[in-house]
Amino acid sequence: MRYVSTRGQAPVRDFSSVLMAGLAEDGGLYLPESWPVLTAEEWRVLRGLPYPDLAARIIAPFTAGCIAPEVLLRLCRESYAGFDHAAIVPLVQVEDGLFVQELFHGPTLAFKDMAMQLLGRLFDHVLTERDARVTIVGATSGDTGSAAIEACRGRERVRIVILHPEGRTSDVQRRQMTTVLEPNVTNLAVQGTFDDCQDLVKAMFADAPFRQEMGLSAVNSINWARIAAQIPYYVYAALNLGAPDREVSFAVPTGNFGNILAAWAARRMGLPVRALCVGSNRNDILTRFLRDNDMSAREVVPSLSPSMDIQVSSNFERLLFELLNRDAGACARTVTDFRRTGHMSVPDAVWRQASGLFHALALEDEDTKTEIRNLYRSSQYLADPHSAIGIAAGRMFREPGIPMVAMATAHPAKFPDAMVQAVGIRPALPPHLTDLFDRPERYDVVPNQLDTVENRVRAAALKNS
Ligand SMILES: Cc1ncc(COP(=O)(O)O)c(C=O)c1O
Ligand SMILES: N[C@@H](CCOP(=O)(O)O)C(=O)O
Repeated sequence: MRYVSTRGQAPVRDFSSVLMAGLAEDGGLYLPESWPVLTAEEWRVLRGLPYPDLAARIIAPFTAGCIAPEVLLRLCRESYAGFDHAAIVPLVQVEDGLFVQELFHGPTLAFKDMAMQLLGRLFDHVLTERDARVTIVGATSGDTGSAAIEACRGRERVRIVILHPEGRTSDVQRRQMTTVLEPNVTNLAVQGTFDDCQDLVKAMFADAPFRQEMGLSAVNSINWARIAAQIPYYVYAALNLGAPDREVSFAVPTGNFGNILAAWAARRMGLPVRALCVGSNRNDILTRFLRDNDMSAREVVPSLSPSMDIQVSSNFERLLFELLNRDAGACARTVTDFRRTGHMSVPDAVWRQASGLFHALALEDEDTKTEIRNLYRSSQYLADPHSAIGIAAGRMFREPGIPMVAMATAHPAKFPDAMVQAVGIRPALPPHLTDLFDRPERYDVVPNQLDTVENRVRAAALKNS
């Protein structure tokens, strides 16, 4: 499998090189040159496979030519061995026709572990083959950071530097990152928003000499491997609910558009997915776009679902590229203009396609709390604020006879203050995290300035060279 950039000016690459590159040199995002498509019979034979084996089968076409199938299977089995639920991604029915798929049974209690546990192992595998090292730089609004750190801590060939927006994650999220003291891990709290952190990461990639000097790579969903590793749980849910002989819909709490893009990719691969529903918080740029063709970036506003406090959704570029019939020039112009003007203008036909493909619902914090409360009263299901937004979107757009699966993206114990406000319950952290608040933290606060951050990354790399 080969990969092309959404902006058309970067080299075409294979999977391992895309994994290492993270972001394409032209600022674009990598996508497969062509989509693997499965027939109904090919979907059917996947029914009943244990999750790690299913994941290996779904991911294999994307790694073809680089990772041997038996190696991929071993890495998938190792990745999910430590999850605390036998099904790995269990489905729970909460209402008639409405299911929740729990993606938070990994070590850091968020859906990011689903991809990140595999990415850490893939990095190790490819770096060992190449006898090389990388410096991973990542931006987090709370969950990517801890999942990436957990997946990379102590890995000899990897140094990882994570930028989080100072004071804008939950305390549990911050401590999950900053209490990891392995020397290959560096945490920087940026005086800014998640969008600022993400811009700093992209600016480091755009600084060609720095990128080269550091051997930069990415663990955010700008890295295609993240998206590939998020496709299998949609397949698992759909097959368990009757696919390919029945359509299934998905509702996904959305920020950087990576998770729902994986659902779209599953559909592109021939999985019978009917509706795709975006749930946003008050940072509702995607909802405004899908409803009113208004993609204008506003200031990021803190909410009860901090991991979705995002205005510039990186992965939208991948969808745009597809909707523009892979016209890389048009895609590059549209995205560059958006970054310059703060407003994205897309042809009417493209917007109609997008709004036909995706439903969208945005919830204010009060409505999110109400959703958490009502769900707990009616179904005794305790959803974290992100998952609750997805569930509300799923309920709004479900159709008779079509199962709707809402993605539960984080464990409620990650957001205790929000849970207390909503239902008066402070969910307990699992045993491996009960002493989280007794552990020493290590992180530095830095201004939102590229040269300062680059110097810190350089120092981290030198320390671990
Ligand atoms: C708990 C949680 N829910 C939802 C999201 C949004 O997912 P995405 O950025 O893939 O749209 C995130 C962050 O990515 C998250 O951490
Ligand atoms: N919500 C994310 C933001 C980064 O998203 P990613 O999927 O691109 O890594 C977070 O929790 O950090």
